[in-house]
Amino acid sequence: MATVLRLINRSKIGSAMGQQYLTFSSAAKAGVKACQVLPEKVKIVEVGPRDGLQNEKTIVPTETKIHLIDLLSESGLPVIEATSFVSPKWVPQMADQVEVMKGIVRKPGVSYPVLTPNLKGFHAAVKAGAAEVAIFGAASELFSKKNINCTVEESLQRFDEVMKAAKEAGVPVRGYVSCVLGCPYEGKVAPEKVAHVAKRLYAMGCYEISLGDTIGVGTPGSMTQMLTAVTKEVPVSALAVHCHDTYGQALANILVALQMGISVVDSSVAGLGGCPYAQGASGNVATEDVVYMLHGLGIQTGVDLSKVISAGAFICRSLNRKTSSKVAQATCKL
Ligand SMILES: CC(C)(COP(=O)([O-])OP(=O)([O-])OC[C@H]1O[C@@H](n2cnc3c(N)ncnc32)[C@H](O)[C@@H]1OP(=O)([O-])[O-])[C@@H](O)C(=O)NCCC(=O)NCCSC(=O)C[C@@](C)(O)CC(=O)[O-]
Repeated sequence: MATVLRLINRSKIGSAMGQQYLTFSSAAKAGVKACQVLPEKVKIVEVGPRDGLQNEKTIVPTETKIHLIDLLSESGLPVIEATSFVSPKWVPQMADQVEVMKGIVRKPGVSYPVLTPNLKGFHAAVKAGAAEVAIFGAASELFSKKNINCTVEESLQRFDEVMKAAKEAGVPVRGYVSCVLGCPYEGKVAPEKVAHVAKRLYAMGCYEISLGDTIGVGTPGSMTQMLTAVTKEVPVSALAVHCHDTYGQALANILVALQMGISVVDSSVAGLGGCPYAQGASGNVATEDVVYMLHGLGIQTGVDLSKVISAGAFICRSLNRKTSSKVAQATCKL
């Protein structure tokens, strides 16, 4: 614990030594353009229990998933994506979604959204007590086929049905766009295609659109191009980034997104994860690493880094796995 605190304090030295990280309000006073500033606060959407675990070959015991979520709930994370209501034939690891939703201790103020690809999933999720759901589309036709067995257009029609049911039930819906910086089957993906799908999801009523670099091939250059296209169609305040770290570019890509005004970042404890329908994709950017970077920039998250590191240590022990978080690795060595 002491080591963690030392690390955090060391990260604050940047500002103490006179390095200035501008936040939006201080920049506005100084008349600096938005692209040169950083948000004051960032909302972290923890996707470890869902995106992180869905790709595990061995079925993780339900109690382990529940304990992980409960530990994360205690860390100050505002959103923890808990599970997904998808077909167990497609993703066997998520087959215990009802037990997970019933077993977790819901901390007031924390949101526990779940993935719902269609109306069947939506109704099952609501019955299990989900108060928020996410629909997930793609900017690539082939990925859409492999992942949810329909074209992009067909998926948008299905999502429209989910949206209507969600509106009636008063359930907020988040939207994902996968393959925003590259597809495992099609290669390059045009920023305009990403902007089109994001715009459709937003127009349907999604309160937030998470832009997924599913296979982690993006760079700050391609992230800038993609976000330039998407922010012409969707307000930046409604966008999130979801970066996998396959090529080690995730933190750099997130920094670029922050500089472009995005203030919602998805991440996964211990860097767990991958998509079962995107071979070779490594885990999401580690929550520990994102929190460390954000705090080092003077950006508030409300997250207790040491508690996320503990949750990461728990799940890594359970999976008999080394953490992918650089921050957790460094902390353990010190
Ligand atoms: C969408 C389907 C269901 C279509 O799959 P399908 O086979 O076309 O569906 P279907 O309607 O023909 O139904 C086939 C069977 O599935 C059942 N079924 C149908 N729907 C459901 C449901 N909701 N829950 C439970 N069961 C369901 C249905 O009842 C039927 O059962 P059977 O009669 O054969 O016994 C399937 O393709 C699927 O479940 N795909 C999910 C794949 C997935 O979860 N991928 C990972 C998440 S996406 C991701 O990780 C990316 C992201 C979000 O993190 C962002 C990023 O990184 O880019």
